[in-house]
Amino acid sequence: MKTPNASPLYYIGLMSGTSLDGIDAALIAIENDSPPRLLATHAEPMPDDLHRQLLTLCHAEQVSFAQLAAAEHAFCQCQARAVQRLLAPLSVGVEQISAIGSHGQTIEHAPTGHNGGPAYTLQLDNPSLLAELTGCTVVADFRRRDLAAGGQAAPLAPAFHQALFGRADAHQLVLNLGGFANLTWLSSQPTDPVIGFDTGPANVLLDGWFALHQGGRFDQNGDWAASGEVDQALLARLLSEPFFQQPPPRSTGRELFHMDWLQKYLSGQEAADVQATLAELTAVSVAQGIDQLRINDGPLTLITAGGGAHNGYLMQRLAHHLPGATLTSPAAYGWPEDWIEAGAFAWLAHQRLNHLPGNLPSVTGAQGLRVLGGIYAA
Ligand SMILES: Nc1ncnc2c1ncn2[C@@H]1O[C@H](COP(=O)(O)OP(=O)(O)OP(=O)(O)O)[C@@H](O)[C@H]1O
Ligand SMILES: CC(=O)N[C@H]1[C@@H]2OC[C@@H](O2)[C@@H](O)[C@@H]1O[C@H](C)C(=O)O
Repeated sequence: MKTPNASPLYYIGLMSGTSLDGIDAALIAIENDSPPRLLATHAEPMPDDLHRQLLTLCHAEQVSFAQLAAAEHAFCQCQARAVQRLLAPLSVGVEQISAIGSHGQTIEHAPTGHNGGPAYTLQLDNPSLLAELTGCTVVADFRRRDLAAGGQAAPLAPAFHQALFGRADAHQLVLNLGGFANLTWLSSQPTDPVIGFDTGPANVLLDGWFALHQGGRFDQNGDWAASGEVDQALLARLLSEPFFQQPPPRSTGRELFHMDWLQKYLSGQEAADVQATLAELTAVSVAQGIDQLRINDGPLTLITAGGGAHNGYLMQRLAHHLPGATLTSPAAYGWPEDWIEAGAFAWLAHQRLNHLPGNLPSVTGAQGLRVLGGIYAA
């Protein structure tokens, strides 16, 4: 029999996703066998300077060590600010935090290698400095063990989706609309494997195109996209990218889907029409991903999370391509859409401290379950 925890264990998750919009910090509580609870959140905006530095690194042909170190240092200070501002209004002190789970900033993700080279996934992070700055134990480097075991190292959130949303009386389908989009299928049959994979780009291209033509970080509510018209010929060309046909396991990133990738398909379209077409690309590729799952089991409920859930136009297009499906917010489970990924890395830190696996081989394709991440003691 398991000894129940005398009191909840507190963890902080820090996630800075591929959209580079800021650092999400989530304080969670883990108690006995109940699903993790979200206690408090803070979104630390990414200073413009750091945003620029990181974007440059993501697309740089050549990078100096000094550039890397400067970005890593500024990123880590931003993380420490996020932790301090998360805890400031609370009665929970750093000494009560079991660990911070730090995802780091993905700079490049090449899970099948590049030009015949070894597989790699690169997250900028300095967990040693973060432990010094916060006084907390930090768990970091979650992806590379899965990669070393032959996996894609992404997506990792499906295991947390299972802990949060898995239930015996209904199947669940979870969609994250971040910089990239990923799906998780949780069957009500506990023996069925969890399925999860990246469906393709979501906000990454929408944000990039918006910044280029309208200035600013993102297209509020998708209003600019809604003012354009979908160019079906362009959409078909974008969808011809082989990634969209790949069977799982699959994951992707900015190294494939970037502004130059988009530019090579353009032929003088109106800028707003391109934005509408990019939103359509996300909606269609998610619908195709759901098709790949071959769920023939009654009406579909899709738990929709990530920043893209705030894009009214994108959600409308998604609903259009998924007739009969109900799009629902994870808030019904106590987890508003913006906090699942940060929560996932807090939970992964708990898994690490307790020597429990963090990956799902059925999702990433790894050779087996693995304990993920390294510990940087306080
Ligand atoms: N009100 C809104 N209207 C339109 N888009 C929005 C809105 N709020 C957020 N977004 C979009 O969501 C993005 C941030 O989403 P999120 O924080 O889920 O991404 P992420 O965590 O960086 O991504 P990933 O899951 O790929 O790691 C913003 O860059 C923006 O494109
Ligand atoms: C390499 C990397 O950082 N991938 C991210 C990205 O953002 C969404 C999607 O692509 C997903 O695969 C992953 O993030 C989440 C947190 C995951 O691992 O589940």
